[in-house]
Amino acid sequence: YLRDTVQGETDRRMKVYFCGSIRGGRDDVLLYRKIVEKLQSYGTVLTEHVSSTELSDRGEDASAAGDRAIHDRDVDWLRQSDVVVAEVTQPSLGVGYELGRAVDMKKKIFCLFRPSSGRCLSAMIRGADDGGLFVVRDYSEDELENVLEETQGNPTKT
Ligand SMILES: O=c1[nH]c(=O)n([C@H]2C[C@H](O)[C@@H](COP(=O)(O)O)O2)cc1CO
Repeated sequence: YLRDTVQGETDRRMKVYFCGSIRGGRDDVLLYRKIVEKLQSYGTVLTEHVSSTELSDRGEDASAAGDRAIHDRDVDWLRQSDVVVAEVTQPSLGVGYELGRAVDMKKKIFCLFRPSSGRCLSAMIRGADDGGLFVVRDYSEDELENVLEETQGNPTKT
C-alpha cells in the first residue's frame, strides 16, 4: 500500500512534481506523457500539464496568468510535493532551476537521462547525484516501465 500513499499517512496520496522541458523544446513530450501516466499509478502528479501535447514551446498562456504566476504556482507545488521526478535529456533552464530549488528544499529527487540522445548531461545535474536524496538514472526508452519500478531510486520507496 506504500505505492499510492505517503509513508505514515495512509489517508493521502503521494504528490509527485514532474519536471520536463517546455520552452527548452518539446521534442520529448510523448515520453513525458508515458512517464506521467506511470507516475499517476503511484500518486497525484501536480504538473500534469508538462506532459500535454497541447502545450507548445511557448509555454502556458502567459498573457492570462503571467510568468510570475506560473513561477509562483510551480514553486508552491514543489514545496507541497513528496518527490520530484525529472526527465532531463532535453536541456531546460526551468527544469534546472526547479531541481536546484528542490535540492534546497531537501526533496527526494529522481532524474532520468537518455544517453542514446548523444547529449552529455550537465555536470550540475549528474554531479548532484549523492546516491541518497538525489539520484540520476540513465535509461533507454524501452526500459521506462522498469526504471520507475526499481527499488534503487524508486520515487515511491522512502
Ligand atoms: O509555461 C510553463 N509552465 C510551467 O509549469 N513551467 C515549468 C514546468 C517545467 O518542468 C519547467 C520547464 O521549463 P522551461 O520552459 O524553461 O523548459 O518549468 C514552465 C513554463 C514555461 O517556461
